[in-house]
Amino acid sequence: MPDINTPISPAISEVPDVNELVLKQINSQIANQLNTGVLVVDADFNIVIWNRFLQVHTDKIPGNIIGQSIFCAFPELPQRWLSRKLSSVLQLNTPSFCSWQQRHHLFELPHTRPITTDSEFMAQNCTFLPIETDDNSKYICILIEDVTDACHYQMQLQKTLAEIAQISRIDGLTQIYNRRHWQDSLEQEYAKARRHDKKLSLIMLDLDHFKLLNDNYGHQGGDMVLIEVSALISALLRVEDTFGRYGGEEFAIILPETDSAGAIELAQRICRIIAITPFTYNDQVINVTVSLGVAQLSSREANYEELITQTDSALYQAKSQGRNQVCNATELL
Ligand SMILES: Nc1nc2c(ncn2[C@@H]2O[C@H](COP(=O)(O)OP(=O)(O)OP(=O)(O)O)[C@@H](O)[C@H]2O)c(=O)[nH]1
Repeated sequence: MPDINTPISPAISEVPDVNELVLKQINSQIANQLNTGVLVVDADFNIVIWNRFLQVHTDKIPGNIIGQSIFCAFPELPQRWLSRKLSSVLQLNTPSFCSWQQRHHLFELPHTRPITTDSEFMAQNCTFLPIETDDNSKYICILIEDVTDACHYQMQLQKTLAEIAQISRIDGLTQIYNRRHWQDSLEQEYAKARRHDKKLSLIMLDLDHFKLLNDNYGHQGGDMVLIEVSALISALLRVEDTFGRYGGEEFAIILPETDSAGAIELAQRICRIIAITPFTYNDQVINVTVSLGVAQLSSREANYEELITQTDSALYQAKSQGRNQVCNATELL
């Protein structure tokens, strides 16, 4: 592959039988049949050539364009940025490139696609080529490539990947975070709390006698309770808190910059509100209670898993002490 900067030998003009006029016609026909915009400006940025592709994609009258400043003919162009770009191509005598990812488009050309895209204009890759003629006159050729389809499909792909990433973090039933994402978040919060010497607390909670609830109201009744309990708890949390479904009827909350007193207060509020909230399923009122364990990060835990173990032990204690209550891990020491 020849280097882009290697001078091109004037192969056509070397053929002695081909006169200048014929060459001009060949060049002009090639330019006009290209499915790419070709615009040539002189060193003062006045337009000297534009091809059919551009004529077709704009509503400008050809006769009015030639000789005009590129910035008058296309007022939408970013003048400061493009002037600098063109000047550097002239001065350095090297090509330059601007992809649609850098700037979606330079020229406001409608894209004429039946597909719905984010922009009404054609996405463009623009290449700026320095040209020097035998009389040392300098020009710049701007090639405008229509990349609307590539741009559209890449944006769609990015959107889909973001949706998949979001779905992979969410529990399908309750629409709160799933265990994997919750645990990843805890790992990060643990590292932050250790590095910046900040407080960090956890609450783990489990619905009481949930097996009985399933037996009495059916699995769908149980599912409804899980959904409503999740929504109720979500409404009691701060945006910085991370609430996830840890297992079947077990939930967990990460409370950054919160000590055990704050975590216990929140846990008691959750316990109280769930106990007094009547849930209804198929016209039947279902009363639910939860048991909660609380632990604050201390110097004892060597990793985040140990903080989970502490909190889970406190939850187990709350269960064994009679359920519908909060137990603090420090009480177990
Ligand atoms: N409806 C429903 N039930 C579930 C789901 N996941 C787990 N369960 C049920 O939750 C019940 C949990 O039962 P256990 O672990 O014995 O606990 P429990 O009956 O709540 O008793 P304690 O925790 O000791 O108060 C089991 O019957 C599971 O089948 C779910 O997604 N939907």
